[in-house]
Amino acid sequence: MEPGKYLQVAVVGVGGVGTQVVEQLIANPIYGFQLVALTSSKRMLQPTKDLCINPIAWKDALNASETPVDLSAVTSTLQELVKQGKKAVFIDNTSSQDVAEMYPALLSAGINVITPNKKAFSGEAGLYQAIVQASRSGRYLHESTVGAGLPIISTLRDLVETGDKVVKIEGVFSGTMSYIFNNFSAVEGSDESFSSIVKGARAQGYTEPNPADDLNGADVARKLTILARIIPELKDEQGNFPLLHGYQSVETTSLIQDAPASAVSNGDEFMKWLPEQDAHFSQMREQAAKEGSVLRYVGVVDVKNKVVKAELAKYPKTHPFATSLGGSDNIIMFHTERYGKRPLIVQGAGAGNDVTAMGVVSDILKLIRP
Ligand SMILES: NC(=O)C1=CN([C@@H]2O[C@H](COP(=O)(O)OP(=O)(O)OC[C@H]3O[C@@H](n4cnc5c(N)ncnc54)[C@H](OP(=O)(O)O)[C@@H]3O)[C@@H](O)[C@H]2O)C=CC1
Ligand SMILES: N[C@@H](CC=O)C(=O)O
Ligand code: NA
Repeated sequence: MEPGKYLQVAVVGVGGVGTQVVEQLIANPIYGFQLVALTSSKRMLQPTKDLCINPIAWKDALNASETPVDLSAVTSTLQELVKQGKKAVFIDNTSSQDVAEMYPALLSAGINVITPNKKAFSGEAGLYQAIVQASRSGRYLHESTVGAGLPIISTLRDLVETGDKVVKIEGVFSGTMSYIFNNFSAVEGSDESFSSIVKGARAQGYTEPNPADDLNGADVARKLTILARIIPELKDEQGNFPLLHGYQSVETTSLIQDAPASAVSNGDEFMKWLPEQDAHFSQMREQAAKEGSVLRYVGVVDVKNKVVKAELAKYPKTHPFATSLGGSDNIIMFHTERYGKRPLIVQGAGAGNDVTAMGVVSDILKLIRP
């Protein structure tokens, strides 16, 4: 029997990343799978009627579907398949908190969960602890929540689970912030406006659905929380996780403190408001250039000093964060006992639909490889 021949896949959310996930599965059917549910936020292909969806025409079929989305029906279908002895996976490609809150029940029912959605792993500790507890029955894999397809979570787990001790993790964790500052505060100079570069990041699929969630630092704070929770030395004496209130406990510099509520809650409104900030950002760029520096948005999990923070900092034009990054690159440096003087470094595109989907699909392969 081919491994994974009976992997039953439900895909929830087929926006930028989700569409690529489905396309990559279809294009590379090496292990075999069956699509048993596909949903947007409004409609779905009904699992009972369309069990084993035709992969070729899935988008047209979903757009034409008159079945309103019903995630409890999706769960029941997967649960039934698990009872029949099949392996099932719920892939959450949304950024929804409500969907994230379904994970403990899904895992307890023996359904595996794979997702690039950071909400469940970076919010209040209660949900995260419930997920860890429930993972005795089903597995959860979330490689794309940090560094998109780059092997960040798997690398950290490998370090920790082979007994290495993490001293500090630092780097550029946001594809959007990287793209923005690589272009806005380039070593060779730039005069493009801040808002026009943010528009470019959004058009290329790097930003969160609302770019405000990138520019307020929350996306980086979420990623730092996700990593911090994997490091045993950051647990307290009772074995509890630090950052009880998740990303909101992280010391974070927001770049948009003055944004009106309408812009914070709506991506299009945010983009309309942003040009008002161009002069302020240009001033910061000029000041950094006068000092022979560039601006970069960085994150640190300092295990030794128990500090987790996300901030905008100035770096000399010769620093690797200034010279070696391009596009939406992330660079993540693991300083550990074993990798003492020379850190283990992972670098590459840290945002984009295709690379994020690759992280999701590689998690699926981890589930089904022999
Ligand atoms: N883009 C990137 O580079 C990266 C993204 N991620 C994460 O990947 C996830 C997806 O991002 P992206 O594809 O860019 O986002 P999009 O906004 O393009 O897509 C989100 C999808 O989720 C659907 N959806 C939203 N809420 C629900 C719900 N309650 N139930 C069912 N479906 C729902 C939307 O439906 P509808 O189309 O009807 O609105 C849409 O299909 C996010 O969590 C993001 O943080 C992680 C790493 C990198
Ligand atoms: N908006 C995020 C997407 C990946 O997590 C980013 O820019 O890094
Ligand atoms: Na990753």
